[in-house]
Amino acid sequence: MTAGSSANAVGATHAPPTALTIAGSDSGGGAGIQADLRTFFACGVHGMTAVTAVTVQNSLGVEDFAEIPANVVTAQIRAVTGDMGARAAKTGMLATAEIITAVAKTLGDVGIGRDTAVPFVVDPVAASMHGDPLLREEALEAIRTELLPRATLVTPNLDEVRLLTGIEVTDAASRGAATDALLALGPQWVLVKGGHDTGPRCVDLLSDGTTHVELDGPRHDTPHTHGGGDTLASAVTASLAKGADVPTAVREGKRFIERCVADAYPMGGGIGPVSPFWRLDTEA
Ligand SMILES: Nc1ncnc2c1ncn2[C@@H]1O[C@H](COP(=O)(O)OP(=O)(O)OP(=O)(O)O)[C@@H](O)[C@H]1O
Ligand SMILES: Cc1ncc(CO)c(N)n1
Repeated sequence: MTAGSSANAVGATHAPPTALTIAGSDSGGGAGIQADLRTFFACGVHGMTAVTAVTVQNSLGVEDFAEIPANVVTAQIRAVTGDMGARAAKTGMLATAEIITAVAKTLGDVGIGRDTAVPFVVDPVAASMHGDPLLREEALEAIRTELLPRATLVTPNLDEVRLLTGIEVTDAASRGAATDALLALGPQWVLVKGGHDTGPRCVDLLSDGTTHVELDGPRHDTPHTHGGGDTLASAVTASLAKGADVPTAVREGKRFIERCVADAYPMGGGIGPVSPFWRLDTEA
C-alpha cells in the first residue's frame, strides 16, 4: 500500500491560518505566551511561539524571570516562519535590549512587519499588573528605535504610553499628543488602551494619524484582569492572520476582550485571569 492510500485517511485538508507570538512564559497560565496561545486557539488560529523569557509568576506577582539567549529567540522565529509561515505576528514581554534588537533584525530578515505582507503587533509590555518589571530599563530605547518602526500596530496601556513618550494622559488633548508622539516613532497604527483609566466605560483609541476609531465598552467591575492586554493583542493578531484590516481586527479584538473580562475568574489569592472560554462554549 502506498502512503496516503489508506481507506481510513483522516485529517483536515485546510490548515488554519498561523500566528506567531514572541513573548514570555507566565507559569500561572493567564498572561504571556499562555494567554496568547489560548486566545489564538479560541479565535481559530494555529499559534506558534518564540519564547523570550521564563517568568516565575502566579496570581500574586512575578517572583523572578530568566531570559532566553537572544540567538535562541531568533532561531525559534526562523524555524517556524521558514517552515510553517506566519500570517501575522505579535510581541509581548521581550525582557532585554539585546533580545529586542535581535528580534527586530530577524523580523526584517523573514519579512514580517510594516511594509511587508505580514502584519506585526507590538504590545510594549513593561511590567505586570502588580507593578513587577518585565523589561530591563535600558530596553525602552530599543523598543522606541528598533521595534516600533517595524510595527503595523502598537498597543500601549497608559503606563506604557508614559514610559515611551513621557506624556501623562489625563484628557483628550494629552491623549492626542501621546498618540502623535507614538506615531512619530514609526508604527503604522497606535491603539491607546483605556483599561487603567477611571469611569464607567473602557475606551480604547485607535489612530493612524488620519483615521481615528473610538472603541467603547462597559467597564466591568472585577479585579480579575490578569492577561487582559496580552489577550486583546492576541485576538487582534488572530483577526489580522485571518485577513482583517487593522480597524476591523481591533474592533473584533475589543469585542473579544470585553467578553473575556466579563467572564474573568478568581484563581489563587491575587488577580485572576481574563477568560477566553466563552468562545468555546457551544451554549454561549
Ligand atoms: N474592567 C474592565 N472592563 C472591561 N474591559 C476592560 C477592563 N479592564 C481592561 N479592559 C479592556 O481590556 C483591554 C486591555 O486594557 P488594559 O489597559 O488593561 O491593558 P494592559 O494594562 O496592557 O493589560 P494587562 O497588563 O492587564 O495585561 C482593553 O481593551 C481595555 O479596554
Ligand atoms: C510573561 C508575561 N507577559 C506579559 C505579562 C503582562 O500581562 C505578564 N504578567 N507576564
